Amino acid sequence: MAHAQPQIPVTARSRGPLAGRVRVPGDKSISHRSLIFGLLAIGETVISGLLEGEDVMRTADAARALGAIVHHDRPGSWRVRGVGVGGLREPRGVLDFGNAGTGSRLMMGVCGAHPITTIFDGDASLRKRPMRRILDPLELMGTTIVAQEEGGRVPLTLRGPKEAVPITYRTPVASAQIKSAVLLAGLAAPGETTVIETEATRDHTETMLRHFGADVSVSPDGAHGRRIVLKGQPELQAAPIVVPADPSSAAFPLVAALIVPGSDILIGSVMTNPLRSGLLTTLREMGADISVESEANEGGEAVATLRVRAGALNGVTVPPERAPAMIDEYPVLAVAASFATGTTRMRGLQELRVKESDRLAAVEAGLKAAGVTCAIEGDDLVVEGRGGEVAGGGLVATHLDHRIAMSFLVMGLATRRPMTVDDGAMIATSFPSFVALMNGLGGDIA
Ligand SMILES: O=C(O)C1=C[C@@H](OP(=O)(O)O)[C@@H](O)[C@H](O)C1
Ligand SMILES: C=C(OP(=O)(O)O)C(=O)O
Repeated sequence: MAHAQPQIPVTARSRGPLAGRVRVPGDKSISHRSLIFGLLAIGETVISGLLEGEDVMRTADAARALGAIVHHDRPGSWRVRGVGVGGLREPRGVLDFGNAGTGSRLMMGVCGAHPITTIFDGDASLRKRPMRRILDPLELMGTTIVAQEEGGRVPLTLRGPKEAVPITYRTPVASAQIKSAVLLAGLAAPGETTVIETEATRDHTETMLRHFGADVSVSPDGAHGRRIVLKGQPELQAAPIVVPADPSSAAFPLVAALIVPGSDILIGSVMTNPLRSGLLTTLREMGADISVESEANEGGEAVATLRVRAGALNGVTVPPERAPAMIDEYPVLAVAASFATGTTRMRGLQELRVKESDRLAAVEAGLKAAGVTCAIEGDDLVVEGRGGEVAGGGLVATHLDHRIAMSFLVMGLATRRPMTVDDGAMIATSFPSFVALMNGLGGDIA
């Protein structure tokens, strides 16, 4: 729930090239889903490599409140004894999701389709984020919205129907969270639940539904879209999960190594699912020196160890249809673009306005504080690259947004003057070891 926490300013300074080998923590999207599927399965789901960030810990708390037995054995190693689809217990208190959009929205799908009453809340950032996009399909499936803040915000209370109604739903915006909420609700409904998306978004829910024994079919729909059909009321069976390293976290050391002159680093076993790899595609188009050292498969996902070396970057235009494959990486791409030669235009970024902060506005303000010329034109972000020489020296407002904090700290490792972010506390939501990992490579963040 919304508490006013003291702010923790953090400063990054340049201190020479980055070197060494790192592995970033487990993927946040898969970590949330591991706990949710563990809750919905019969038997014990053993998870290794779980991201122990605050967002994911809120999902673990919610799974417990809904009846799962959740054990933490060793760092990254967790066990979840589930209740099965249909077996959720009504929680006694409020489900507090803190800063987490994914955890709250996916759990709304789960809870809204079960005959229980649940109250969802979160921090000051989550309280601003739109939940109508989840409530609309849930209402079609029979959920009653008992209470909500104006505009469909948390805190809100859901009452699930005796039996959810299967629907065919076309998502109004490209969002894996909407798709996943509808599919998770569809587990409790008889018959087929269908989601149609115009742009393919990350497919972890579909992959994990199959891994736990559900019947899911996926077919192309239009030029970039997909149609996903789920057979409802399966008996999900516990299944082991290995969580691969998070490409959205890997983005920070990756961009840092590109912009700090002389850097040469290795980032181990990063998930390379094509629906998450838009940043790699874009950076390579900019001329980035990123090579694949080795490839493997972890928990059913392709992973690769990346070697990243500093070098000149050129401005590019990023097409709007690439946005779902790199939606969380635009803030740090904007940092890379600041060091490039020429203009980078990132098109179709309207969804960035409804993340943990208005990321379009936060990035624009941060870049300007660092002496970079940039503009928001409609839904596009346009950055005038400074060809390697960025002044820095600014104070950046992070607005409870981990990715804004980490992006501008990465920038400060390469600017002439240090960069300070007003609050580093939110970094722990997705990447608790960020400062230690970056300093281990030779960074100076404190
Ligand atoms: O499904 C997921 O795990 C996520 C989907 C994306 O959100 P949207 O579905 O709102 O685009 C992304 O920004 C978020 O960090 C994680
Ligand atoms: C948008 C993000 O997360 P969420 O929607 O889960 O808060 C993110 O991690 O960048």
